Amino acid sequence: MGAFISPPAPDPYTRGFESGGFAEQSYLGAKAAPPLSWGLIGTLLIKHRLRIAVSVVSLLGCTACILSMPLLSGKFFEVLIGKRPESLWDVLTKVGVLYILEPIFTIIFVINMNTMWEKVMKALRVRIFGRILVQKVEFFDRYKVGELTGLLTSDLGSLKDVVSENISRDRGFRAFSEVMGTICILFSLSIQLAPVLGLLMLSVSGFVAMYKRSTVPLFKAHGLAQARISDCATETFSAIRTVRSFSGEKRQMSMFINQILPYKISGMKLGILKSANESLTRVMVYISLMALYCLGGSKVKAGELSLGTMTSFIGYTFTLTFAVQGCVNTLGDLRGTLAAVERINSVLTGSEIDESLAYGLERDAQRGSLDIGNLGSLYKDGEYLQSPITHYRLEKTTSSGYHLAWSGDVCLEDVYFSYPLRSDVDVLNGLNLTLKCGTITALVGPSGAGKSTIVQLLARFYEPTKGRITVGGEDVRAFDKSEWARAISIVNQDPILFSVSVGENIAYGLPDEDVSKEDIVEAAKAANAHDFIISLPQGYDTPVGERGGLLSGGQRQRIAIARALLKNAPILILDEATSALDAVSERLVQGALNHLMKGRTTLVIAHRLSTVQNAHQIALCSQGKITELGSHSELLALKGQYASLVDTQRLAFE
Ligand SMILES: Nc1ncnc2c1ncn2[C@@H]1O[C@H](COP(=O)(O)OP(=O)(O)OP(=O)(O)O)[C@@H](O)[C@H]1O
Repeated sequence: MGAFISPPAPDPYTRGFESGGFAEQSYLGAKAAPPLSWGLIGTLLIKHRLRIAVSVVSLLGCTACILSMPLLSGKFFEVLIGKRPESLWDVLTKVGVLYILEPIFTIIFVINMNTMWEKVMKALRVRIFGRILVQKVEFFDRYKVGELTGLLTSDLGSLKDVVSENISRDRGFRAFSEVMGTICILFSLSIQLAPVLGLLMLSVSGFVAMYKRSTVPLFKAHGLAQARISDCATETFSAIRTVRSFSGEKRQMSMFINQILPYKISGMKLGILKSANESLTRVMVYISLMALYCLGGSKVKAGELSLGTMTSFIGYTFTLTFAVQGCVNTLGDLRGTLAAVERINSVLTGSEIDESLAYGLERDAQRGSLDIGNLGSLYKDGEYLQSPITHYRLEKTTSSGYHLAWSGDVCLEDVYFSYPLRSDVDVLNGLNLTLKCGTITALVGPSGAGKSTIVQLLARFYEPTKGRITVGGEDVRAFDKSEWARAISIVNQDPILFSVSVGENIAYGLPDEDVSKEDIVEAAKAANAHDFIISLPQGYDTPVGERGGLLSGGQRQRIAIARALLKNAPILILDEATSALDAVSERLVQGALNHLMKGRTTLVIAHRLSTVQNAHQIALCSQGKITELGSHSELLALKGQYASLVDTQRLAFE
């Protein structure tokens, strides 16, 4: 055929092709490495060296200020009672300077840490979203949408919070540095009194740790109840029309109440445990203070300890209590974060990424046409994804950018297929079918015969278990998926629109290009959509609502056709494209479709056989095979399954 030329050597994304090499290559999916690793987080953090240095200095600054305060309070009292020769104003000036410096250091620390972590989190979010986006389609069969969005929102949220919620006073690094600093100061001030506060520190940390441990199952139950409430609300609101039509409000209400009951109970139990923890901590603080008053007081009286030191100790009691509580709380947060990271990794590690698709995205990111920030690689730590398969350079032959091969016949050659989640059920069993270039092939057959499955294979949502699909004599796997997506347009019964404007939905036909308003209008006119679009309140700028819900079925369909016209792909698949429409809409849509089909290799799936009689060839699919093939009159003459289907429909009509 001569459509392909050899790749030039310098392109790192292009490798030589060895004929027939598909079976041996890792193309069908490599087990993906964990998307989140401490190595990756470290690499992202290192990029902010200056911020880290500034954060460390400001952390030391604010800790020094905090720890100096009780010392100065002690001095202040000694000056007051005349035990120190220093002037009162000198001490007050020092206190004032600390009061000014501490908030300044705090602002610098919090802003730096927060900015740095938000940047790291942005990169991680892009990576996780990118990783989900390139999963094989069966991954989306396996997981619910809510579970996947949960990875990006609550699980990554937990990773974000472990820093952003722990940079305040009494948490995280600050709490840890305050604990360490306080211990050093206490032992240098009084070897006898320090153990009293040491004991306080141990008991407070013990109580908080016990509280954290005992509340783990309760927190889990609370989280689960919250997820159920959210599921119940989402399901109710997204199916609100069905709820209304069955007068199901009472049932949904009682379902919701049933879900919030466990949430309320676990919330109340958590409240009781929290108050017990707070009270016990207070009791420990009071016991320590009493011990300090008794022991320290007697030492002050005996002249063994200065009043200032005693006052400082009392101040450190509170500093230490809050800081220890903060440290243990941070450790608890860290445990929750580790669980969230593990959850993300467990969902995305065992799964198979669609390497052909991932490779295309990675290539665009490296070439700068996809902005992924400073992430380096979307999919691997430290190295770039290599092309999983031989990648062709294709000679373009038309001004519209078609590859020569795309203007050849499309053949399904001895195709076998089972869905990955039901691998024991053979859906296609050695199916052979040729879609002749530039002609219309209709695919008919009983429900469940495998017609939509053929569409999914042609779209390369799944790969055949055995056999191959070729275009112009070349295996479709020669094209990476984003390249193949340009070759094929699918219009189905219920096209999905995005919740943007009508114009933007049409422009989605060419998502990587700046589409002019004229091109959008031209496509809309050809799709019989222009007239209704300009009668909308904001014309082409009218929002279509969630999934296009603000438009009628026929209007959605014509926008989808305009989108496909703009895309101008050489291969077209119409999967029951007009079956949900009334007679008037169907006529409008059919007119648009006739325009769309002109000159393209088209596969039409239809249950209503009257709509496919004029196809160049009709293929009857039964039990995963093509059992009859020919024109309408040829198949009628055959008096086989097609003829009896036609009879059945005619009888039903009469
Ligand atoms: N994602 C999936 N996972 C597992 N099995 C599936 C999946 N989609 C379809 N199937 C099964 O594959 C078989 C063929 O389904 P397919 O949708 O291709 O039939 P069809 O001929 O298009 O039917 P209809 O005319 O009713 O749309 C059916 O038994 C169906 O249950």
